[in-house]
Amino acid sequence: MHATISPLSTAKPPHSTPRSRTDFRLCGLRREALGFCSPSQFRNRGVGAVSAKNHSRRRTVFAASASASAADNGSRAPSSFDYDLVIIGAGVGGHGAALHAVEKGLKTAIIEGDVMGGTCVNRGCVPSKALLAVSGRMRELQDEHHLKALGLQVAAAGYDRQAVADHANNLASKIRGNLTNSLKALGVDILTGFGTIVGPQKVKYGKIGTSDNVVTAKDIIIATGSVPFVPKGIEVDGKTVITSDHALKLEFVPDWIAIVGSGYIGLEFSDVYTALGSEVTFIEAMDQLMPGFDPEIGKLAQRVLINPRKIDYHTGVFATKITPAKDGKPVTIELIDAKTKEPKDTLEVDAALIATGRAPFTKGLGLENINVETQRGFVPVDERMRVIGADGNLIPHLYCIGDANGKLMLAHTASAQGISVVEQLTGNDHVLNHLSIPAACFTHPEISMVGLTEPQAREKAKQEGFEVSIAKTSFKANTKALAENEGEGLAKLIYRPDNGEILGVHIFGMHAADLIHEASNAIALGTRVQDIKLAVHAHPTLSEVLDELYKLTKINSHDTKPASEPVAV
Ligand SMILES: Cc1cc2nc3c(=O)[nH]c(=O)nc-3n(C[C@H](O)[C@H](O)[C@H](O)COP(=O)(O)OP(=O)(O)OC[C@H]3O[C@@H](n4cnc5c(N)ncnc54)[C@H](O)[C@@H]3O)c2cc1C
Ligand SMILES: NC(=O)c1ccc[n+]([C@@H]2O[C@H](COP(=O)([O-])OP(=O)(O)OC[C@H]3O[C@@H](n4cnc5c(N)ncnc54)[C@H](O)[C@@H]3O)[C@@H](O)[C@H]2O)c1
Repeated sequence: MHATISPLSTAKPPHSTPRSRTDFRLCGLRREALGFCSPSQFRNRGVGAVSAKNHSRRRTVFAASASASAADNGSRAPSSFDYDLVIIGAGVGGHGAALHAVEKGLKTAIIEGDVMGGTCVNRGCVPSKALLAVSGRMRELQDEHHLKALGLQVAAAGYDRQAVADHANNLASKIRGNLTNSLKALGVDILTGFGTIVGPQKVKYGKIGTSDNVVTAKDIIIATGSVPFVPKGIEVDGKTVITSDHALKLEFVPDWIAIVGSGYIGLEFSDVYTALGSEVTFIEAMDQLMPGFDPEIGKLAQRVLINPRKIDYHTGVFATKITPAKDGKPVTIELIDAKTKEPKDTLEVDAALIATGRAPFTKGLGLENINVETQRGFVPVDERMRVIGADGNLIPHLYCIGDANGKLMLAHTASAQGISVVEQLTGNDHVLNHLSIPAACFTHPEISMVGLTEPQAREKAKQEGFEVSIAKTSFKANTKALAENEGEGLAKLIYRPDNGEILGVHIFGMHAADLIHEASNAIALGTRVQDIKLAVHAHPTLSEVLDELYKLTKINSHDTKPASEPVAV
């Protein structure tokens, strides 16, 4: 699942300049004292409201010598700056970086070209989890066997589609408001418009093609995120052939929907649609469903999340052509064999959801102005998120975080990368250990993971010459899970028997998304199984699943190595 892994490194960044925090704190205080950043001022102007006029006024206070202008061709680096940090993109990555930056005393602005909050808040994590909250409850209410086992009787469950859609939309609005207010309250300047890098440490922002607002910054973070990736030949009309952007609005619940791709989005939406009454057909290019997950967990997940539900599937096929429904004709999907490329089948369905990954949103960013070539649209970065130029050298003062760098497309990764960059900017060399970042798929039950899958661990072991051991436990051995009548689950720990290093943990079962953090923190802190197996877990709790896992591990008796030093997280 973790596609690209950054190696740990401890070398100093060439251009990280330790700063005096006091200077910046003073700067922040002065800004507030002058009344430029009061949240109410922003509120009056709405989201993103720093006008060019107001902005230039501030520039005279803080950076009298800043000389960037639209007339400047942008090639010269400025000698003083409007901001310590300018972030392009106010998604969760940009937001996390901005909050940490002001906390560290950096004068910070964030540029947003669309709605605040980006994908996660408006078209991703937040509304999808609202829909999944509904599907979880629908499943419980519809599961007669489960209810009977608990001694419950409930009349037939139903739902109001519009009310469900409103729940998702209202939650997104609420979180968007919270996110925006948190930036304003802390004094982050929100600059509205599309941001383009016009030269070293210079960004232009405003309406595309017409903007003439230029700001200078000592450091710039690109946090422009991603959009749905739609393969060639697929025509999205937003009604019957849709991406997650459309599906989250829940404008209709089709009787039969094909879902192209069985990754996170495909799986989560299959959970939602089947709970609301749709039949689902998966179309997956790889030979098995859920190819990104640990195979053993994927197999069990298929037994629980796919086989008993109204879901069928075609694996090892590409959807090469999808035509929306029109004039009473259904959506048609042409499938070819993924290996031989021979035509395989044609499906006719009511709707199709395209869930084939995400493409970076880096067009128009002006990367060519600073000698950066993207790789399939992704901004190349090193392990410190420093942008790598076309000549292989680092571009000074330029960073890229989140989906736009493609390292690990998750909300908390974007935010953690942003925090890591700010740490570097404020004098603390910091490298994020991507192998310690957990991921979760919020199906019912949930799937979660951290670190390597078993095949990845075995491959690494072969290359580096160590043994791999596995510990496994079932949720059926857990009292709390049985009390909830939710014994269907498996937890798996992959570790080194020579030194106790945790290589990966995978959980399928009730609340797996919450349970994974004990393991991810252990990896982040370099805790070995021999240390953590002595930790105490409350009884009866689901966390005893992990306790059981740790206790099942066996460290080679000849091993005398001490537990390692904690690593940077
Ligand atoms: C359906 C769905 C469900 C998901 N669920 C989860 C989940 O449960 N957990 C999880 O961890 N992740 C989830 N994700 C992934 C998560 O949403 C992304 O990893 C995360 O949003 C990436 O954050 P980001 O800040 O890098 O980019 P984004 O959130 O995409 O934000 C980028 C922002 O930059 C703005 N922008 C772009 N270019 C410019 C420019 N030139 N100038 C100005 N502004 C610009 C955009 O308008 C946008 O607001 C989900 C994604 C989807 C699609
Ligand atoms: N709970 C979460 O954390 C969560 C939820 C949703 C999305 N996300 C993030 O959003 C990103 C996008 O999710 P996603 O599910 O779209 O991507 P994904 O990469 O997880 O899965 C895409 C799937 O589509 C298949 N595929 C690709 N092209 C195909 C084709 N032409 N025909 C058939 N199958 C094809 C791939 O083999 C893969 O299994 C992910 O990187 C994920 O990190 C996270």
